[in-house]
Amino acid sequence: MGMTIHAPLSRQAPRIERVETFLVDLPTIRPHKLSVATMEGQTLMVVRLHMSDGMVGVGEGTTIAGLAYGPESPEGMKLTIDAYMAPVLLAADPTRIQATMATIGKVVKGNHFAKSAVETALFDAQGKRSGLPISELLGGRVRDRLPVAWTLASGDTARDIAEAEEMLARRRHRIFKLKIGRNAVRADVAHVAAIKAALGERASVRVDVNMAWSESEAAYGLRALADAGCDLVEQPVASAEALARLTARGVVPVMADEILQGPASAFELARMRAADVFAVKIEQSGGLIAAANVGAIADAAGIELYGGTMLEGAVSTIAAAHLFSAFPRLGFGTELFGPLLITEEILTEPLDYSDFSLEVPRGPGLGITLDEERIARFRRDGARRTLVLAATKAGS
Ligand SMILES: O=C(O)C[C@H]1C=CC(=O)O1
Ligand SMILES: [Mn+2]
Repeated sequence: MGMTIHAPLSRQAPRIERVETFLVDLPTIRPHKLSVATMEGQTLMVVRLHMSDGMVGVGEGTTIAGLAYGPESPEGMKLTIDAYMAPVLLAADPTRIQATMATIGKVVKGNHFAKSAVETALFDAQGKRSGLPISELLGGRVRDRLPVAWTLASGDTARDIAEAEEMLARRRHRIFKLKIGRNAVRADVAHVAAIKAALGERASVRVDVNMAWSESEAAYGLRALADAGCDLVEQPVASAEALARLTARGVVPVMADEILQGPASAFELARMRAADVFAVKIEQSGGLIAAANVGAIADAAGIELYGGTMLEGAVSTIAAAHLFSAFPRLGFGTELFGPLLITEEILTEPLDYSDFSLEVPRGPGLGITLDEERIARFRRDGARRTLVLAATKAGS
C-alpha cells in the first residue's frame, strides 16, 4: 500500500520579501544586580518579517548583560539572522512555521535565542493573517491573566524592602524573587530573612542564586532559606547531578533555570528528577514550540511550571505570555516583568500590569503595536543615538 502524499493547501502561499533586524538600546529604571553581572541597560534585537500578503511579523531576542549570562548576544543574533537565517526565510512558505524552523535548524545549530525571535515573528504574522492571538495558535489559552513576580536586585536590603512595599501598595506584585549569590551565603541568607520578616504573609519570597553556590554551600543555604520563610530556590548550583541531590533533600522547592536548554535537556532533567519546578523560557528553549514541549515534558513528569524571563522587552515578553496562558498548569506563576524594568514604553498601547498580574493581549498575533517613533529614537543605528555618541566623544 502506497503512502498518500497530500497536495499543498490550495492557495497562493505568501513569501517573505524582507528580513529587517536592528538593535534597540534602552535604559533600565535602576541597576539590576545578579550574581553574574550588573545590568545598567537592556538591548533588544528586533526582527521584522515583511511578507508579500502585507503581513509584518515582529520578534525579539534579548539577553542579560551581553554575553555574561549565556552564549548569545544581541549583536550575534542580528548577524546570525542576517547572514544565515534570512536566505532560508526569503525562500520559505512563512505560513508553515514548523517546516520553516526545521529548515533553519539544518543550517543553524544552537542559537536558541535568535531562533526564538524569528519563530515569534512567524507566529505574529500567522496570527494576524488568521485573526487569532498566538495563544490560540498554541492550543488555546486557559487563562487571560498571568501572576507576575518582581525581582528585587538593587543590591541593598532596605531599598529592596521599600521597593517591595511600593509594589504591594500599587497591587502590581506580591511575589518577589531576590537575586543572591554575590555575597557570602550567611550574608545572603540574612538579606532574604530581613525582607521576608518585613513582608510576612503578604508576599511570597523566592531566591535565584544563578548557579553561584557550591553543593555544600547550597546544602547549608537551602535549609537556612527554608527556615527564613523562602518559598523557592532557583538554580543554586550549576550541575544537574548536584541539583538533583539537593532536590531529593526535600527542604524547599528547587527550580531549574540555566541548565534547562530546550526539550532534550528538559527530558534529561525530568528523568534525573533534578528539580521540583522548571523555569520555562522561550528564548533559552529555542522558541515557542520548543518551550511548549518543555512544558509538556514537565507536566508529564509531575514537575511544576514557572514562566521565566530573560528580562525581555515587550515583544518577547508577550510572546511568552501567550504560551504561558496556554499551559494547563502554571503552579508558580510567571516573572514576565521585563518591560517594567525599562524606562521607555515602546508600545503604542501600554501592557496592562494590574491586580498582581499581566493581561494577555486579545488581538491577532502578539496583539501589540510598536511605537515607531520611540523605537527610532533608541535604535543603535538611529539618528538620535549617533548624535549622543558624537556628543559623548566631543565631550571626552
Ligand atoms: O532568571 C534569571 O536568571 C534571569 C532573570 C529573571 C528575572 C531576573 O531578574 O533575572
Ligand atoms: Mn534564573
